[in-house]
Amino acid sequence: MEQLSFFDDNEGLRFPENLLEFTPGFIPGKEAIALLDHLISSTPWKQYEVEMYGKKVLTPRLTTWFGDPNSAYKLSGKSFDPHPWTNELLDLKLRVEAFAHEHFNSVLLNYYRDGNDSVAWHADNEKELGPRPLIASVSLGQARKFDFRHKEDHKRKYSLTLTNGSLLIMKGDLQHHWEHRIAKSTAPMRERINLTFRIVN
Ligand SMILES: O=C(O)CCC(=O)C(=O)O
Ligand SMILES: [Fe+2]
Repeated sequence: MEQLSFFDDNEGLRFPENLLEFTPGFIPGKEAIALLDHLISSTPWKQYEVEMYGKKVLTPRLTTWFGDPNSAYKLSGKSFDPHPWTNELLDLKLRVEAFAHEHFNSVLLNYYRDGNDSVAWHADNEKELGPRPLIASVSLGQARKFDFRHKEDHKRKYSLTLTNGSLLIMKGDLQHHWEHRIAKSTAPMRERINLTFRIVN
């Protein structure tokens, strides 16, 4: 397994290696696609509504939580009760835990159906995740560009491509100083699922 602990963008900016750890091929390609297909068809997907500038809009992707019964997640005053772990997700959780040397009590699944699906700039800094959360992100299917920008200086940008079967660990002060997104794409894009393993208190 090739492991990269720092990255260079086009301008030679080095992303701090104590914040990100990227492992392409964490799950072998064929297995990752089989898991993608399984999750697409067997997951109780939901499209949530969020309020933006006083208007209710549907999030441009499908989402589900799985986790321990005590890991309910609160977002904008709403509480999301997780679905109980399935065998496939428990198996993946164990593999990620062994690699990350961390235990997780929940996983958020995002399903990007095509290039119109996206996630807007944000940091995963809800207080339930703790001050310096370690988040382990597994990507299945279509490779998508993952962008970072520094919160105080939006010109400081960095991108990496989250490939099929890759694992990205986000840690340290990353969520304090950087935001991330998956932008929409005008190029044709196939299905992608991202799973972020988290500790929710
Ligand atoms: O899809 C991804 O790779 C990232 C998803 C994400 O940032 C999130 O769910 O907080
Ligand atoms: Fe995020």
